[in-house]
Amino acid sequence: MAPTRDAVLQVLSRITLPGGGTLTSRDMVRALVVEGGDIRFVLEAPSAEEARALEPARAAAEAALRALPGVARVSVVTTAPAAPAAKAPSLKIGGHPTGQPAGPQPVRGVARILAIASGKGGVGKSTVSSNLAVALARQGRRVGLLDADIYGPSQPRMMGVNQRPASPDGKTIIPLQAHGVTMMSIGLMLKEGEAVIWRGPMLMGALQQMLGQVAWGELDVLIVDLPPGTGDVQLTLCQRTQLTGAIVVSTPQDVALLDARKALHMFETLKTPVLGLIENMSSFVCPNCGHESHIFGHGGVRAEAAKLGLPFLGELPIDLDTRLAGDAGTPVAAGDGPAAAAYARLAAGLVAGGMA
Ligand SMILES: Nc1ncnc2c1ncn2[C@@H]1O[C@H](COP(=O)(O)OP(=O)(O)OP(=O)(O)O)[C@@H](O)[C@H]1O
Repeated sequence: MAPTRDAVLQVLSRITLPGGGTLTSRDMVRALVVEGGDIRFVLEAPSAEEARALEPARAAAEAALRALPGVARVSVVTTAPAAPAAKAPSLKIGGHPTGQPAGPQPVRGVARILAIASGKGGVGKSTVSSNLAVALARQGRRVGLLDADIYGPSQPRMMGVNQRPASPDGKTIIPLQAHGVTMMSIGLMLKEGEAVIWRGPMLMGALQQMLGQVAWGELDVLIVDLPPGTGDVQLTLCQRTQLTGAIVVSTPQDVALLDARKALHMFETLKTPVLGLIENMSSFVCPNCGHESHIFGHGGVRAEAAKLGLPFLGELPIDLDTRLAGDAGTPVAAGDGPAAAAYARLAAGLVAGGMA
């Protein structure tokens, strides 16, 4: 029988690190995927030096996981933030990223950039990003959507696109159009099922290309769907790109809020304004009897926003149509139901606040 995610985490919680703590207690495991007998994850070290020191722990983790019953393959990759002088490689498509500019830079033609973040994976950050993009486009805004979730790009599926973007001159990348939104994803440059195992400098190069070499055109707002957590992509984006601000998505339960606080702390450290918090999977209304239940609790994100003095932007229910629409490639916000109305309200609030 294949191992469960919990069994994998339990093994990782026993792997000790130089300087004390374990892989899990020091929060180093990223992008953990447990699929059948296949286990993949990334170990994120704070520096290249610490990444090297992690090698024995990485090897021990690999060996311990391989020893679990039902495990066929284990792939563990260590990453560290880029050294400042590191040269960013070119993606296969397009030209070469230019040198690293000093401070945060604007993106040509783009009036506002919103980063959609979450502390924890699976809280619906990509769902919120695509639906918000579509809802804003329906309100007449010129909207771009950049899927920067390098470890698990899901926007091609959610927006229903799968063509590889063209690059007629080998430098400029032509983005795709879907549901009124101009979009680009790292996932469109990879073969299906191909895992992205990139180190810091490569991530920086890919992000730089997607922001600088994609022909976004004139946009009122570019929505950037970040990977979960607080890693290289977030750091690079905040330090190199002039962001209007970040929006943090969380589910209401305590464990998700705990991680959301880490993301908020990161933005504070990086001096990126947090424009507000969104509660996803807030409530569930039974389609048969109309009874409302709060599967992950309710109101936790609103309370957290109030505590931190941050705007609460809105709550989105758990809704089967939202998931089905995302899986089918037409975001629910493109339709007419209650979820579409909730996204329309969210979008209108951002437009009214000058954020989109
Ligand atoms: N409000 C909702 N109601 C029902 N299903 C939802 C809702 N929000 C998200 N989902 C579903 O939950 C799953 C995870 O959502 P999503 O991929 O958007 O999360 P994420 O935070 O971007 O995850 P990650 O970044 O870890 O990939 C998807 O199958 C999505 O369709």
